[in-house]
Amino acid sequence: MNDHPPLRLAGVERRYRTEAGELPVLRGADLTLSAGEIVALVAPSGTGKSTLLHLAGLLEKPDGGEVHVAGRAAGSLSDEARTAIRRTTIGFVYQFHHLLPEFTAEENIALPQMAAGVARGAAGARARELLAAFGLTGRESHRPGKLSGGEQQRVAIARALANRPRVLLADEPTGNLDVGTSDRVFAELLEQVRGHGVAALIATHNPELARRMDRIVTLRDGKVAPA
Ligand SMILES: Nc1ncnc2c1ncn2[C@@H]1O[C@H](COP(=O)(O)OP(=O)(O)OP(=O)(O)O)[C@@H](O)[C@H]1O
Repeated sequence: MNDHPPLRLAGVERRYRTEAGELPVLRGADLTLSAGEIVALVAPSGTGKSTLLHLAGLLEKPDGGEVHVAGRAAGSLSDEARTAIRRTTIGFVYQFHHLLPEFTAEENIALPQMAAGVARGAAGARARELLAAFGLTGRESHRPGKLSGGEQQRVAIARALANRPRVLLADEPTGNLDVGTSDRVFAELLEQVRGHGVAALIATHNPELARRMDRIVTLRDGKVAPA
């Protein structure tokens, strides 16, 4: 732990080269997330939400500005150091769970821990603990194909929290679920994130879900603005 904000974007720029020329998507985006703060990112389609999440998660590099994760400026880090931060400090949840189909629910949650150096036994124990917290006791040895959509997404959220990240990034985490299931899974996500003091940035098109978070931001002219 340190006193730096878990996530800080400072003047972040990103442009894509397209056949029609350069498309500036982010043009000096600033955003700071405090520990335990849950921020909704609500903006029209195509304005750069996924781009912002990818940059915040060190999956892509900005064309300008800097991404700081727990006080470390990502731009000056080696690829190995960026990967290590991605594994241990940041958790991701995608709209479609992206679980590994050939592994069980428990293994899907244990594997990222083992990649971060946790021994198999301890990783399995934590996976079972997280599955229990998400009401999935008894589903440990099911493969994703044998789980419902809501259950798969719960496993994906548990996996994102497995390495006790300081930052959780989520792109429409319940966007593919029916309204009732989305509501329940989202409530569980918030409970877990709040309970562990994780800072979260969650993109959603759903204003109801956004209202349940601490703060709502949007993207305007390539910058982060209050909603
Ligand atoms: N790799 C890429 N190459 C070229 N253009 C891209 C690339 N990725 C995204 N874009 C463009 O950048 C803009 C922002 O895309 P992004 O996916 O970040 O938007 P979004 O707000 O997440 O949209 P949605 O809500 O529909 O998911 C869009 O116009 C998109 O077409």
